[in-house]
Amino acid sequence: MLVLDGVARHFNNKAAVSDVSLTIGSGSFVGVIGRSGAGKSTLLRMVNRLVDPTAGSIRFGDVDVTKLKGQALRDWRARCAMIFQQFNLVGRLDVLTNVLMGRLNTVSTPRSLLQLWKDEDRAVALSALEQFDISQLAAQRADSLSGGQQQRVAIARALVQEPEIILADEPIASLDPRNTKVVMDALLRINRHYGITVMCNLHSLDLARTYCDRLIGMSAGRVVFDGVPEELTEGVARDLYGLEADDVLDFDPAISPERFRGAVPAAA
Ligand SMILES: Nc1ncnc2c1ncn2[C@@H]1O[C@H](COP(=O)(O)OP(=O)(O)OP(=O)(O)O)[C@@H](O)[C@H]1O
Repeated sequence: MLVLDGVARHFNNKAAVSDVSLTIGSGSFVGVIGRSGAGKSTLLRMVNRLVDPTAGSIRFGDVDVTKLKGQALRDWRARCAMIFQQFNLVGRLDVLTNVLMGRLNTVSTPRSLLQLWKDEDRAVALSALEQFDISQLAAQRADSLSGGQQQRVAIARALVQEPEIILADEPIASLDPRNTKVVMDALLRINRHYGITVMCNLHSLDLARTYCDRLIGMSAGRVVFDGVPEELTEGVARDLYGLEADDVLDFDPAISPERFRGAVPAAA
C-alpha cells in the first residue's frame, strides 16, 4: 500500500503540490486528472523521487520513500517503474536491448556495462515483447518505431523490472486514437494480469473513466476529487476543469466504466 501524508512541493516559493494525503491500495488503477499545471506530474515524480517533496511523507509498506538514498533509492525505483510521454528509450539501441535495460537492477555492473545479458533475461524480455505483440521488432532500432510501438517497448521495459507500481505520466499524450487504445489496453492488462498498481496521469476524462477504477482530481496542487469514475459527474468535472471543461468533456454514455472494467484485454 502506498501512503502519502501531507505531501507538498514548492518551486521558487510557488506551490506545485500542497498537502496531498492519499492511500493507494495494491492492484488499483488510479487515474490522476486535472487541468494543465494542476500538479499531476509533480505528484507522480515525487512517488519515485525524481522530484523530492518539500514537506510530508511517502511510505510504501515499511519503506519511508522520502528518506531513501543511494542503493536504497535505486532499489525503490526498481519497484516503482516510470513511463513517460516521450517514451525515454535509447533510440540508437535495438528494441530488445531497450527492454533489457529494465533488468539492469538484477545484473552486476560489469555485466551491464558489457551488455552481457543472461539467456534468462533475454527470454523474459522477449516474452514481454510478445505480450504486446511487438516481438518481431526486437532487432530494430528503437528510433525506427512508431510512437505507439515505442510506448509498448517502454511498457515492456517497465514490466521486466517486475515492479509493484507503474507510474505513467501522460503515456498517450503524443499518440493517435488507435495507439492510445493499444497502449491503455497494455497498461490495463499489466494491472489486471499481474496485479501491478498503476497510477496514470491523463488529460482525457473519457479514457480516465473507461480504464481507471479510481480517479484523483487535482486543482492548483490539491486533491479536490477522489472517487470511482461513476462519481465523476459532469458537474464535478466542470468544477475541476473550469474553462477547459468543454475540451475534456467527451463523455460517451455508450461506454459504461463498470461494464468495461470487468474485461481484461487480450495481448494487443
Ligand atoms: N521543475 C520545475 N520548476 C519550476 N516550476 C515547476 C517545475 N515543475 C513543475 N513546475 C510548476 O509546478 C506546477 C505544476 O506542474 P505539473 O507539471 O506538476 O502540472 P501538471 O498537472 O502535470 O500539468 P500538465 O498537465 O500540463 O503536464 C506548474 O505551475 C509548473 O509550472
